[in-house]
Amino acid sequence: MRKVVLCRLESGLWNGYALIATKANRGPQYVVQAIDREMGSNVHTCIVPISDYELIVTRDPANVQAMLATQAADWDVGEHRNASWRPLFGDGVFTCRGEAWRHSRALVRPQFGKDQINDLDLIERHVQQLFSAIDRSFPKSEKGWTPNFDLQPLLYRMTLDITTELIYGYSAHSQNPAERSALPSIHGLDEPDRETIGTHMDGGKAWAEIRGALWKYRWLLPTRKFKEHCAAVHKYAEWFVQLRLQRGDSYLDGIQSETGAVSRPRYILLDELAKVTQDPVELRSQTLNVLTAGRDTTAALVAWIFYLLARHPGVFSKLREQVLAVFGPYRVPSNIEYKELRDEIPYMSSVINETLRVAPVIPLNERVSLRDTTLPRGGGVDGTEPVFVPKGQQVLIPTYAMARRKDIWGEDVYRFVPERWEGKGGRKFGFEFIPFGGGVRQCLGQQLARTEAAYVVARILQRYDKLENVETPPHAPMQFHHTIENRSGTGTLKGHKLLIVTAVGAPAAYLQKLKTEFPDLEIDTHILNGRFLNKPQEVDQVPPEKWKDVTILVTFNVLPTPEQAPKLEYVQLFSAGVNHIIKLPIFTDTEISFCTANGVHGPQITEWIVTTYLAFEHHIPDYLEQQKQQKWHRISYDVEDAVAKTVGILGYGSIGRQLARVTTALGMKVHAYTLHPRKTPESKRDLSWTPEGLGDPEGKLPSKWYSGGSKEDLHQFLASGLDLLVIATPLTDNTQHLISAPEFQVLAKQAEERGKKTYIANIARGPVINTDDLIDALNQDLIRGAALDVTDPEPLPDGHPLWSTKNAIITPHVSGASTAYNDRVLAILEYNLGRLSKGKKLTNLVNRKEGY
Ligand code: HEM
Repeated sequence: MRKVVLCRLESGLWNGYALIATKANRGPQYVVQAIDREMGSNVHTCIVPISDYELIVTRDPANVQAMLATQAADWDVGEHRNASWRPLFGDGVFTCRGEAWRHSRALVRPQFGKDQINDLDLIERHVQQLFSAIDRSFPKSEKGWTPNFDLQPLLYRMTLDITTELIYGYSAHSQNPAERSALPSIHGLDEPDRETIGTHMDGGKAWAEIRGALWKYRWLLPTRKFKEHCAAVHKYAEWFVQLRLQRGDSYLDGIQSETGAVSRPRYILLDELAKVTQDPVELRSQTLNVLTAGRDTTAALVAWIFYLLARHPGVFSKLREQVLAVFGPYRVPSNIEYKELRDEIPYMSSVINETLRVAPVIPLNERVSLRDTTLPRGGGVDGTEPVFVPKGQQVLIPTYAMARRKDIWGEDVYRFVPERWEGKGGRKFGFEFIPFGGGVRQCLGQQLARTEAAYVVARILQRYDKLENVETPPHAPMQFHHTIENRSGTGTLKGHKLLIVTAVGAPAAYLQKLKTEFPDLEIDTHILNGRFLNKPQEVDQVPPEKWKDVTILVTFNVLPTPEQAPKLEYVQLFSAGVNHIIKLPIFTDTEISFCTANGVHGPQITEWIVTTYLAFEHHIPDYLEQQKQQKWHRISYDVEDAVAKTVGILGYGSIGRQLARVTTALGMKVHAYTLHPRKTPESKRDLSWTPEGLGDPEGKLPSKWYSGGSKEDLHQFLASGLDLLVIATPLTDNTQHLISAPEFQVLAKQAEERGKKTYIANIARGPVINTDDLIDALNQDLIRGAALDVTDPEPLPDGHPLWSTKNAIITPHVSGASTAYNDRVLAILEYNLGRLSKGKKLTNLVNRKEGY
């Protein structure tokens, strides 16, 4: 045997495997880039030094075939697979090595040969739950489109439900807890927690992955959380195992009652395994091994299929045509048969294969040599000679990188082309395409995964005509986690805990929607004692343990100290203003992101302004007076309607922009006034939250835009011919008495020139207008009238002259009231959770420097 030195990749670009693991969103791509850039695209096997050891990386199918199949006796999976996963799933077919693995495989494999495993009735029931979850959380608009949503988290729930039912007979029903029926009781054991099993599996896997990546240094990691997840996952499986052991052959009886009508004997993995072994630990571990191998992988595959279909409408249409030609349009019950699904939609297999090539769900695999051995290629001057491999050598098999070799796949290797798999001349499977592994440890669930994926895809294509990619930019690079899932969608809120502290709580449907959208997010609510506006000191109403792990808080003004909520990252306020919190330590002494409810007031305040303005023009207050006296008298035909009038909006924020939309619809022109000039399209944009389809997000509605901080600037705006002047600016030192006698004079002068007076509405704060000057202006007819929702002083005391000033409409600071208020704040929260999960900047963020 000759010892051949391999090409060494020592660039700072790639410092080894641990680094791949930490480049979580592009690890698999990184392997390709690092080899291509550093060594050349014709080098397929190299050695990478990593701290105190060396790793061989090979994307050569001949070497892969040797390790997995022809020389499999010399190789096994690395010790660290078992070491990192064992605490969570125990010893089983996926985690074990050597003799223990051979025993496990012999035990489990026969179960996968059975046809019943492809149980389409079972899959269909959970697909129906998927559709219900979509309909519930993302109802269609009048045009027939659902709102934008991320399908991937829903698919993870669906496969959890399918796989738990297939393995234990009882589904976790994570898609719809209402489907859960009562479980039989087992003496001494609590019921399994079907609500949290998904979270514990995800949490445990995340820790196990980090442990695997850090391998030798895994002892540095804290263990408390990991242990909690492991214990919860074990407890879940143990319950079913105990039930099976206690009930023996009648295990299935109870299960049939849970799933409803089941016409033929059900296949359940646990039940089958228990016919071979009665060891409770073995049954727990083997079933958990299959649960983890089968759940996320299949969900990730279906998610990738839709990721690619959304970006390739031609493929979508072609596949849909074939599905409809064979099975017809969507109907319930489903008419899809297993044999037809397998044999009569050839394009389905092509799409699945090509998806697995472009996005191999498990993009990296590994092996370790059990003795001194060889790899057939990679040595010598041109890399074609065998390579000596000493015992204990770790080898990385980058499945993803093999599927990126132009010399194997052709120039279009980076394109998604299902046609390459079609027909007799299409590609055949070899060791360059090993999404399900190969050789002795080849995936046992391949057939099941393909059937499940094909069935779900066919049902979705039957039900939906079209799919739209809404990712921005539309051709954003793929985000590929180093183990399985697509990271391009909504992202995750794993590790986050949301606490909603209000006097009214949040609607159950809303909470369910959040859970569907962000399955990893832990959600808690605390209802305060009945009043809408609670005081900050009422923080003590919330038990201290509730604050401990909170990372996201929704509140009006009940806020913890930084010590009470040390993990807090984002606070969503129910108010648009922040004056009530800016002196609290949680605001001053931390970097927590505070977001306001800016944008929730626009619709109702606009309605108030338009209502009072039109009521005044149409003499409604006078007619209401007359009605009280039962008097039929036409006060005047002198009604000026709104068409071609001009509204001046002092402060063009979210309220002003909605007002602009509505008054434009009435036929009015809009003049906007802002402190800072808005000359470019970017500066005109409103970046704060706006209810969908409302407001003027692009700032396109004003026909004229005025700005500046001086009196001259303001007067120029006031002299621009305003029929209605709306005060919508915050109260600051600079805006106190902004509208006083000189401003009324400007308006009056304009009125003389135009022959038309101005009507004023104030929905901002009373002190922005000088009240005495306003009374004079009204009494002297300098303006037509005023609608005031805010006054100075406020509340307006009995006997104050403003009450009886002519042409004034006064309401007690109520224009912001709306039954939709809370729903809008919760919509902001949902929007921001989406942004947070993707690492994007939150909207309505309080500017700490400016204090608003
Ligand atoms: C798209 C879906 C799936 C993919 C891409 C996939 C991929 C893989 C791969 C690459 C391996 C080999 C690991 C290695 O070489 O060390 C494997 C093993 C395995 N898979 Fe899958 N799998 C999928 C679905 C499933 C399903 C649905 C099940 C069962 C319900 C399953 C059960 C297993 C088991 C038990 C093993 C361990 C085999 C052994 O080590 O002997 N897989 N899978």
